[in-house]
Amino acid sequence: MGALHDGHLSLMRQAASENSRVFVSIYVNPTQFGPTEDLDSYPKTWETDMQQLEALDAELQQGGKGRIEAVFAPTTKVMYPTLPPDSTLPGVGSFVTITPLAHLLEGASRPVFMRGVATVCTKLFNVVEPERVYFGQKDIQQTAVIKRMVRDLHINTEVRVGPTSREADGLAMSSRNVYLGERRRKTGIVLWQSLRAAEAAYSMGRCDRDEILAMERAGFEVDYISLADPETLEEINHVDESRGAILSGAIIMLSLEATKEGEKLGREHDTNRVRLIDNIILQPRNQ
Ligand SMILES: Nc1ncnc2c1ncn2[C@@H]1O[C@H](COP(=O)(O)OP(=O)(O)OP(=O)(O)O)[C@@H](O)[C@H]1O
Ligand SMILES: CC(C)(CO)[C@@H](O)C(=O)[O-]
Ligand code: BAL
Repeated sequence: MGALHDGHLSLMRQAASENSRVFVSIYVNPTQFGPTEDLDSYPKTWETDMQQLEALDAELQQGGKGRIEAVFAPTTKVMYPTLPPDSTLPGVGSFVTITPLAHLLEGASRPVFMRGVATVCTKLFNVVEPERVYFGQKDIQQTAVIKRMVRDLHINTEVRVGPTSREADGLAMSSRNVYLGERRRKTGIVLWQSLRAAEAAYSMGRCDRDEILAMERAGFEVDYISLADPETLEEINHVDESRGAILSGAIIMLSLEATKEGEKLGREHDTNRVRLIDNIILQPRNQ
């Protein structure tokens, strides 16, 4: 979908090491974005994408087996030649649906996502007729859906899956990472750390879901974090040092998804949502 990063380039390198002619497709496919998703704001970096592809092709010329033969960047009218792309459910148009795979994992939160992916990949495969197609493990459900589609619909191509390219701290590269900004970028690493903790449990011989997923996992939602005037409790942007302020917050500890054997639970084995509140008084100070 463009906004190329090293993860995309690694797939192209893999393709060039296994084939002589590599076709790169760049197309932000509307039917895999739900009506409230980020289709309009999806990052578009065509110029730098082309510079990266030229640099990669020059690198491939030095020694690799294959070269970048072409970039296929169709318009939506080409990809959806009759009816306009519809990303609502049930949707009007010609779609490829691969169920039940499409309804699981990402599909549970993004109901049209996998239908759009299967549909646009069918179109791309029909246009290019590739001997092999390359997808990244990062989008693992996508790889499962496409493998199933290729098998069930007798599509004459081989699906190859490349490893996930990561940033130095482990965060999976993604075009959407540009949305994060510094603070969320730092905190986002918690997903990879949690997956690694679960993997460690498996490496230590654990096989039961509860043992693998239990970790020290406890979800919470922040209800509010407040900085307020000590008397009116109105939110303030600046602390008047002669008055001080009240710093307070509430979080909701979510229900536990799974419990461990012998784990100390709440009263009467309580695992329901718990609201926690706390505060600190920022005392007035002499000026
Ligand atoms: N970090 C990565 N490592 C390897 N392959 C990747 C990585 N990120 C994406 N890919 C693969 O590149 C292909 C194109 O993906 P896409 O254009 O959606 O990029 P993306 O970075 O995954 O974007 P998004 O932020 O929308 O998920 C897909 O097969 C995807 O799995
Ligand atoms: C598979 C895909 C090309 C379909 O638009 C897209 O979902 C992607 O790039 O991962
Ligand atoms: N990287 C998969 C495409 C999507 O999230 O829409």
